[in-house]
Amino acid sequence: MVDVAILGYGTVGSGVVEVLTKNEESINKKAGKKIKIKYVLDLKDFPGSPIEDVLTKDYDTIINDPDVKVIAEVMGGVEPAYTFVKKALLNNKSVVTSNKELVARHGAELLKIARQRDINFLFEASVGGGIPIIRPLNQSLTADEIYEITGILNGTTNFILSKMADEGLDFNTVLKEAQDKGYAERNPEADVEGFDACRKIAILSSLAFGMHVDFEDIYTEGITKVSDLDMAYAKKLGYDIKLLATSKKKNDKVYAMVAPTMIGGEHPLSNVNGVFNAIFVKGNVIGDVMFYGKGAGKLPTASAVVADMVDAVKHIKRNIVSFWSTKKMELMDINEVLSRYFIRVTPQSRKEAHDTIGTIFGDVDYVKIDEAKEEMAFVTPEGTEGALKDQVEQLKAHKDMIDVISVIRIEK
Ligand SMILES: NC(=O)C1=CN([C@@H]2O[C@H](COP(=O)(O)OP(=O)(O)OC[C@H]3O[C@@H](n4cnc5c(N)ncnc54)[C@H](OP(=O)(O)O)[C@@H]3O)[C@@H](O)[C@H]2O)C=CC1
Ligand SMILES: N[C@@H](CC=O)C(=O)O
Ligand code: NA
Repeated sequence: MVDVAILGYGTVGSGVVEVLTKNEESINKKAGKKIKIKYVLDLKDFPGSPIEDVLTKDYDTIINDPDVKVIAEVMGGVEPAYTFVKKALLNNKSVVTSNKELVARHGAELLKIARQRDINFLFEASVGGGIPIIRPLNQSLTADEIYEITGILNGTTNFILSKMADEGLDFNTVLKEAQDKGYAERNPEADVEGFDACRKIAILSSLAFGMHVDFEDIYTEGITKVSDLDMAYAKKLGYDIKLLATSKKKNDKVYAMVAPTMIGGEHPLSNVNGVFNAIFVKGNVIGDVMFYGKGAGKLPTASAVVADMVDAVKHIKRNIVSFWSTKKMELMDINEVLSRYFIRVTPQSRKEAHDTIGTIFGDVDYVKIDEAKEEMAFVTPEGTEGALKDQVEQLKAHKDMIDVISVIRIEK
């Protein structure tokens, strides 16, 4: 038998207890030992809940119990999660976590401590919820040199964008629904401003490229400026708008970014809707592979946490190696990356604006929708991010323009 503890009894923590209870028999068989929940740590009381008898508010009780071999951290936030997790590892207890904030910031260090002590720090649930992606990168794709990872990595924003596009619902109504379903972060700004997807692509890039990719170096835009009219234009152009997180290796340099992006029906991520996430990986030997499933929510996320607990139980006193050095990777300047932009403007006069747009961008393709007769909208030719940004600034400052309403990238 192995005693385990769970830190946090919220959406994911209660899911972990539910999964361990529901599938107890098969989980124990797969782990090779009976997994017993000895403690659940939370700040609140849960009278009448299944964990009443094992609930504690004192972390020291857990850390000082030599029988506890595996701890699942599902509280969220950097502190006190970091202090608790580090203490656990230093006390030779393996840790599994769903906390991407913690992993993106301290993953390399915590993996190193686990490696030095022959225990494990596992974090499958931190990216793509229940979708296996960390383990494939660490174990199944080790024969490959990875040169691209592109994903829809945030369930909340994909849920919002899908509902806005398909049902015409407004942003705040759908965000509220995502919160009610337990998909959103405690502070949903992390979802809608792209920070969560940014941390996740930083984790995947660090594992794929073996060096520490600092999430703070990644260019990040969220979905708060995407409107129903942008969606209507996208539809007219034959595109969907998705929050893509991408990292690509070009000539030995890596660039990474998170941004709402128009993608066509032929793109492998175009049919990923609702709370589903998907991660598309290109390797130099395997070619293209894609991972798909529910990226958020109580049970899908708990599925990954529990699978990590089983792995940790199967590998007591044996480290499963992860290739993520503490050495920081310098990312390529995204201004060098090629893009095409979709741009909407309110012109002073259409005729003059037409000439101005041509002078600044060259040959653009105009697009019109009935709902926005006063505007002009167009797709630019391909250019570097740096050049396109300069051109947008020129447009904004030009006397023929009242306003530049939207700028959205189009995936090549
Ligand atoms: N929800 C999801 O779909 C997914 C979540 N995650 C990640 O999993 C983690 C947990 O998320 P989720 O379950 O949704 O969050 P919740 O807020 O629902 O749950 C967190 C729980 O931990 C408790 N807690 C917070 N701080 C402490 C502390 N210092 N000591 C003891 N208990 C504490 C909270 O108590 P209180 O409420 O009183 O503060 C709460 O009960 C986060 O890192 C999140 O990003 C990852 C993938 C998917
Ligand atoms: N808030 C996150 C939860 C999972 O990581 C999301 O919506 O994807
Ligand atoms: Na996962």
